[in-house]
Amino acid sequence: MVGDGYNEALLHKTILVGDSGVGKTSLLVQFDQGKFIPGSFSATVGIGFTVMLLGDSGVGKTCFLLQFKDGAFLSGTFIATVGIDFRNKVVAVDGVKVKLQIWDTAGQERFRSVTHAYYRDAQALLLLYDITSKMSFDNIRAWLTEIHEYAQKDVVIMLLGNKADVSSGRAVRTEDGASLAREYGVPFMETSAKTGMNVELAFLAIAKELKQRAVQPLDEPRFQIHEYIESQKKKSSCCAFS
Ligand SMILES: Nc1nc2c(ncn2[C@@H]2O[C@H](COP(=O)(O)OP(=O)(O)OP(=O)(O)O)[C@@H](O)[C@H]2O)c(=O)[nH]1
Repeated sequence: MVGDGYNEALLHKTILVGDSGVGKTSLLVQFDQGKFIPGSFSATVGIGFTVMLLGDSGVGKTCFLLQFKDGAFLSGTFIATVGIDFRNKVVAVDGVKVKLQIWDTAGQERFRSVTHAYYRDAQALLLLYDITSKMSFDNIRAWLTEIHEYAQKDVVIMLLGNKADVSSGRAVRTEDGASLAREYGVPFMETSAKTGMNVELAFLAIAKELKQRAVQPLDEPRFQIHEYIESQKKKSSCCAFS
């Protein structure tokens, strides 16, 4: 987590270079997680991709990232993110490794100018609302306007209705999320950072799409992110809302 006195100049970029198989990814994983992951070697695609988590404060962005990264849920008192924070994760996609650097942004309005500066570096954006908060859903249009203003034109966007584990207190119907996503032509699913529902799938779909864009073999059919998500996603069991 970066404090209030956050300064972009303090962020350094280090690039690992060297022949395939010398251990660049293992070095990064050792630095990031303090462990060595043995096993069969698979090559890395590209230089890695940046994914940003966006959405109102409290929708569950930090929990969503921690669930993906560590398989754990942070329950209890809510501590709002200050500025921006990031985690690395390497995912295996069709026999190759794809590195994701995931930026967790602060949803609070007062940090908006900090996060705007990072939009242009993101190849993918996960835009979250909270299915128990109508306001967080209503604000999605404003988030999309902001995205169109600051992000790259070809950025991959995915809409996620988080906290789908909550059985009472639902304020946004699944169909309303799906219909907003259709209107903007973006893939959609409901997720739960608490149970892990669809969390891995969201990142995996993004990784597959980004990998496909980086290396598109001519003889392979194009990866269809909408179809992939529709075929893989788990539906929440609770959706009774009238
Ligand atoms: N039931 C349930 N609670 C969740 C879920 N995800 C997050 N929460 C809770 O929602 C609150 C906010 O979660 P955070 O992940 O900190 O929210 P955030 O979007 O990162 O908020 P900012 O950092 O302010 O932008 C916490 O109390 C979490 O425990 C979920 O999937 N289900």
